[in-house]
Amino acid sequence: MTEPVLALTDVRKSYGSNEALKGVSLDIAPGEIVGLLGPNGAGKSTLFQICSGLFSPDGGEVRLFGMGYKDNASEILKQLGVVFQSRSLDLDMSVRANLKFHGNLFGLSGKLLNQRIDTAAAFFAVTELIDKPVRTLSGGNQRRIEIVRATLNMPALLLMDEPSVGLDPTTRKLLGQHIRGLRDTHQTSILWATHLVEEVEHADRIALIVAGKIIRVGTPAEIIAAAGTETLADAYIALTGVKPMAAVVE
Ligand SMILES: Nc1ncnc2c1ncn2[C@@H]1O[C@H](COP(=O)(O)OP(=O)(O)OP(=O)(O)O)[C@@H](O)[C@H]1O
Repeated sequence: MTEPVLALTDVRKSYGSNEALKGVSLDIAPGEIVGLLGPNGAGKSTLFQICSGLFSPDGGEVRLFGMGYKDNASEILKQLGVVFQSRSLDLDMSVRANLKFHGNLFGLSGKLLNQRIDTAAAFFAVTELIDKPVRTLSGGNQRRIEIVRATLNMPALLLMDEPSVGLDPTTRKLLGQHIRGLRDTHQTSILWATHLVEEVEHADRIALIVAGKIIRVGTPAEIIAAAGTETLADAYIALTGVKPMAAVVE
């Protein structure tokens, strides 16, 4: 069997007496797109931060590419792309300077780095913004740059926490195309955390997380069949007891 790129086993995390993760287990295979779907406060960001190495779990095991953060953090980070929920660009630097700085951290430079920046910027229609300070960009455009940045190193695993926040419908579509393109060309695996059902309808598998527990994992068709409903949105209501959020169209 192919080794999973991400293997979580019984991962636990509490904030004081609040058990945010109550024993989460999940594997992601190479080239697989997995949607981590759950309502606000379910534990998605906590799990995401543990997967990206920002903090350690209280219990359980987290392995990426067969390695643990304790002994192999730099090896893991080289192969990882991360889109955080909160903004993380340097506001005073230009878009290109932000992207170059990030690329350099991954050992990219010169022509190859410039090519990757220009190709991704053209794809997300931000070419004309490339020399502007990030501070002058709209929130949605800053988000586009964060997505470009996270994929410059052609990661083996891309972790995205609510990546479409602030994106207009056209750019949401581009985001879907971009990650499927990465999967097809580089066998990138993707973990996409969201509370929006429509964003995970085309995922290979969905992990439903509620109150710190993954209550079901399966293909969208399997989730619908398990709930005995017609649509994924209805399956989400039936299985979680939570009404789904609709995407805000800007
Ligand atoms: N830094 C923190 N300190 C204390 N409690 C926290 C902290 N971060 C998260 N929590 C709590 O942990 C639980 C899980 O929160 P988390 O942010 O992981 O959920 P989420 O699914 O990402 O939610 P959202 O969709 O609203 O971002 C919640 O009860 C939240 O209040």
